[in-house]
Amino acid sequence: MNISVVGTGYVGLVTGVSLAEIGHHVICIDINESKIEKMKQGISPIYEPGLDEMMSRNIEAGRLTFTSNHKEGFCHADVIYIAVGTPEKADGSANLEFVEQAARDIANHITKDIIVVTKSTVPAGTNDRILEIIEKNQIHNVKFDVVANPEFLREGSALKDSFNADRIVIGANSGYAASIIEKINEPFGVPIYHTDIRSAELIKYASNAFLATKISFINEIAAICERVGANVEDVSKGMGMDQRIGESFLNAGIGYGGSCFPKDTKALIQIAGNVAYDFELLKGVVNVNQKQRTLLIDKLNERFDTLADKRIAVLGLAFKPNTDDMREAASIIVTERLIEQGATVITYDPVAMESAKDRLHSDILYAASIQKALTDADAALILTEWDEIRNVNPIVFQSMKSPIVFDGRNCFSVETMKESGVEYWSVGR
Ligand SMILES: NC(=O)C1=CN([C@@H]2O[C@H](COP(=O)(O)OP(=O)(O)OC[C@H]3O[C@@H](n4cnc5c(N)ncnc54)[C@H](O)[C@@H]3O)[C@@H](O)[C@H]2O)C=CC1
Ligand SMILES: O=C(O)[C@H]1O[C@H](OP(=O)(O)OP(=O)(O)OC[C@H]2O[C@@H](n3ccc(=O)[nH]c3=O)[C@H](O)[C@@H]2O)[C@H](O)[C@@H](O)[C@@H]1O
Repeated sequence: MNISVVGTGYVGLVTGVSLAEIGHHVICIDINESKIEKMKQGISPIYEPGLDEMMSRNIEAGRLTFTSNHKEGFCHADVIYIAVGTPEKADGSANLEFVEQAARDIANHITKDIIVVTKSTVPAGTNDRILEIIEKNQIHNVKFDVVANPEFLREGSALKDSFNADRIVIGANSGYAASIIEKINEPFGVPIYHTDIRSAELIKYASNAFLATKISFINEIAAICERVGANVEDVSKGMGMDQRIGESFLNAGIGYGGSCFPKDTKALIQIAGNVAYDFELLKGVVNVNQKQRTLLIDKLNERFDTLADKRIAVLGLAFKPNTDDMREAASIIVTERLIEQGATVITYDPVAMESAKDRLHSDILYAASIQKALTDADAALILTEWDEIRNVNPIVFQSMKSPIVFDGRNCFSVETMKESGVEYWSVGR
């Protein structure tokens, strides 16, 4: 099958590469020319384990190409995937301008019958809007179908997730289009769930909102644990053993970040609001997460009279491990607060320091290693649970002015830190 993928962010690139890997001919299109030039050389613009190798293999096999020219990108396509961004607008709703532009680009260039597949996360009704835009703007009189095929991959394990997904959701109002998209996806060997377009659109938001709800729920339980002398890790383990609850997404910490949970929860509140429904539960989830982001700052302020003369080491900048993605990372607000309070901030992250430089305050210092960040620091904050940070020998904290650690990801056992002479503050323990 000849497939074109519009947009080469996380989702577009991983979709394109994995469809090529299972044998399709894929051309990825992006308006960002410098990105396209990099990808043509087999260099992924994002840090994602295994992606460079899979990209290069498929480029060499002639199954994967890149272009910034929509006409060239669409000329052989049987199916076009839309994977452009749907960022947050000021009011929290999803900004659909890139999706709508992609639909116009398709309308301007298609010359034969086509199926348009929407991978981007879009509010219910958007695929109908895509259909309307293409119908209104198409130059050649061809037939086309629209299919909603939301993406559930996680950054940092995107390829693993694509090849071992729990399900592929195909939302279509035409049996023919649904069967073609099912056939394309068959080699993944993943269960396929068929539904109508609007239900598929909502499955994506509901899934992200539910996972975010689990996180805010356990974070509130963690706050109670701290006050009643319980251990949130034991509580979540004991809860998760009940298969109806499940053990995943019950890790307490400094809340969820990243490119999707924050924007998708707010977008779903707006989607509900647009049909006169007040999604009270989800508003609570968002508010709890907002507070959780600065939990370590609150703990620091309780421990120290002032941060004005303090040197604070921040370990981990990315919103989660195994990615250099800084979108909605807790480190942004945490370092901002530290700088506001006059602290000297020295940071370390195994891969995200380059991407962090564009997002963080210019006064922030970057260290070449955990050891260098900790040297002479008054306190250390752990914001991302990279293996390199988790696996550090706690003896390393002895190089600090005073070994005081505030761990937003519960990387260490309380006992180990005690035995190592570290003053250790974690979440819910
Ligand atoms: N990042 C993630 O892990 C996941 C994202 N999603 C959803 O997938 C969608 C894409 O997200 P990301 O990959 O993070 O997006 P992104 O914002 O990182 O990348 C989008 C890309 O599309 C390109 N683009 C924009 N308009 C274009 C056009 N008309 N023609 C060609 N290229 C165009 C941009 O230059 C950019 O490179 C969003 O709706 C997101 O919610 C879903 C699951 C996971
Ligand atoms: O729509 C999306 O973009 C994607 O959003 C998330 O994936 P991702 O944002 O890559 O990362 P997650 O592993 O879900 O983590 C999100 C945030 O929640 C936090 N988290 C996660 C799990 C947990 O138990 N506790 C917790 O605080 C992480 O630290 C991170 O900041 C979903 O897991 C994917 O299924 C979805 O496709």
